[in-house]
Amino acid sequence: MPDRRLRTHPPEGVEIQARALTKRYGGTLAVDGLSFTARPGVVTGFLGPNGAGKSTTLRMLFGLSRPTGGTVTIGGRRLADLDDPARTIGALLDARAVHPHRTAADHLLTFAHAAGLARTRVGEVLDLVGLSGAATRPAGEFSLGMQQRLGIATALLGDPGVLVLDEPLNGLDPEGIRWMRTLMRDLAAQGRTILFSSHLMSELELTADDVIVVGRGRLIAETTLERFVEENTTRTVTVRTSTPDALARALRASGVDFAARPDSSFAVTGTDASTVGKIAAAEGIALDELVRARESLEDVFLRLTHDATEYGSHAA
Ligand SMILES: Nc1ncnc2c1ncn2[C@@H]1O[C@H](COP(=O)(O)OP(=O)(O)OP(=O)(O)O)[C@@H](O)[C@H]1O
Repeated sequence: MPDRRLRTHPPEGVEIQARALTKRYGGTLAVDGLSFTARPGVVTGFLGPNGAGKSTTLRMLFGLSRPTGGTVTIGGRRLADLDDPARTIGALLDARAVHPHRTAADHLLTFAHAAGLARTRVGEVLDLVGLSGAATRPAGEFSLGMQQRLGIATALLGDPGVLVLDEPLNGLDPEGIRWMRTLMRDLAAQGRTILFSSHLMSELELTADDVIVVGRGRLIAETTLERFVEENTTRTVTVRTSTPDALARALRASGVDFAARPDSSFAVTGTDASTVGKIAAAEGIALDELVRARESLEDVFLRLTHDATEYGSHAA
């Protein structure tokens, strides 16, 4: 059920588009010809290891850093050209960027005033992020999780159709992570565009519909999470027997790819469990274990971004 503190008819989300976006810091290409689109109505995860260029990309989106080349736009327009930026796009870039002695309510009032928004929004967004009880406490006393909630409240002040969150799950406890995930999904379900960055694949798995994966400032993948998993994870069959030499001979003779593991099991790739079982049965080999597994997304991500790092260092 939609949350009544958000509008019943929230503003339409619009696309965030990066086109050949590039940022050079001296000899470092922090963002290297990056192009992607984040769509309305879905949660898009912006994923890359530390130093991949995520924050730099988001800073360029908000006009906090000037691109060396290319563009990044919101609904086809640069942030500076938006008629009503606070009602179009909200940001959580650095949750710790609060005045430590200012109360949460005052912090929000300052933003609401600067953006020409109604004071009543302050109470609404505090309520929405579960901080009503801490409204009069100085933000400097807040835990990281509370600071993240205050940051989200700030981003939601203008009830924007586009929300961009830099590492929103960082430092949150499991309850906070669940809350943030649900909020992102609810906001996307209302038709908003939600783009959030993370350096952990595991954070995307339960949250994102679409993924934009970057390494060394370059695009590695831009697809749905489902397709990303389907196209990039390899299926492995683990097989164990008390006669490993015989099984190794049988597998080799059948031409399947396999590797011996230190625990004396075999990891077979490129075929299914039933085929492995039949190969063993044909040779009369008794199996102690036959398990199908998928490579974890975290492993896929590390492999893909490692390759990008290697490529980057060769190209440099
Ligand atoms: N102001 C700056 N001056 C010089 N180099 C910078 C600056 N900001 C970022 N960089 C460099 O640009 C690259 C990309 O950094 P960026 O912070 O955008 O990555 P990130 O993907 O957000 O990583 P993290 O997850 O660590 O925040 C890094 O090599 C970083 O050292």
